[in-house]
Amino acid sequence: MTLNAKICGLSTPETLDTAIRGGASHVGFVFFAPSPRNLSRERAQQLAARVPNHVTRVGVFVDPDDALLDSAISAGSLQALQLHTTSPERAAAIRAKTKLPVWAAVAVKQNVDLAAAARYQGIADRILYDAKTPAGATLPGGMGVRFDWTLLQGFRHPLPWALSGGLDPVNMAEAVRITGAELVDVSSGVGSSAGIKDPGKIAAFLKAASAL
Ligand SMILES: O=C(O)c1ccccc1NCC(=O)[C@H](O)[C@H](O)COP(=O)(O)O
Repeated sequence: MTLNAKICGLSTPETLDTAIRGGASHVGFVFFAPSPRNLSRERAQQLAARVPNHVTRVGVFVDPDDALLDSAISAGSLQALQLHTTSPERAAAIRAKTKLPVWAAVAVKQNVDLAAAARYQGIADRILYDAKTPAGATLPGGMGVRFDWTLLQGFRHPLPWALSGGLDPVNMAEAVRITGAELVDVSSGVGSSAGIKDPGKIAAFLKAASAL
């Protein structure tokens, strides 16, 4: 099996280059103002120009409006849209308008949460199973929270999918063994403090992924 890896929340040329050199299949750029990883148009343009064609640029959004999408897609030369807290109806409209693949983030804490994935069938191109962040948290993702991976065992996935939420260079192999994920996504687990990524941890995560 080839395990693909997305490094999310990249915001500097150095950490982006580390992800690309390490073999990331996808890189994630955050467009959500309250996030410490939020990118300006200028920074998104600067980063996007460094990404080779074989690495997919994914924009990360929280129920975005059209103006934000238009601006971010052009600045970040985005090739896929990861949508958090976005209804299936809105996700369908975004996909129809942008013609870009849509990843629907499904926030998971307990078994019943998985049912949300089916609501994106025929709408999203991929489900991103992510951990539900605590009530009142400012961000719906990128907080290093993990969920019980055994919930995905035996689950009939309605769409291609990726595993996210609290992964790091050490626990990722176990998460893959338990869930059978073929694409993993990480942000906090390769960071050193809020908004700052650690090149050493990015390299370690990607090395661990390439060993599986
Ligand atoms: O990173 C953010 O600031 C962010 C803000 C709003 C929505 C999503 C966000 N990040 C998504 C991710 O970084 C990951 O796709 C995912 O949530 C896993 O993050 P982590 O648990 O920190 O590895």
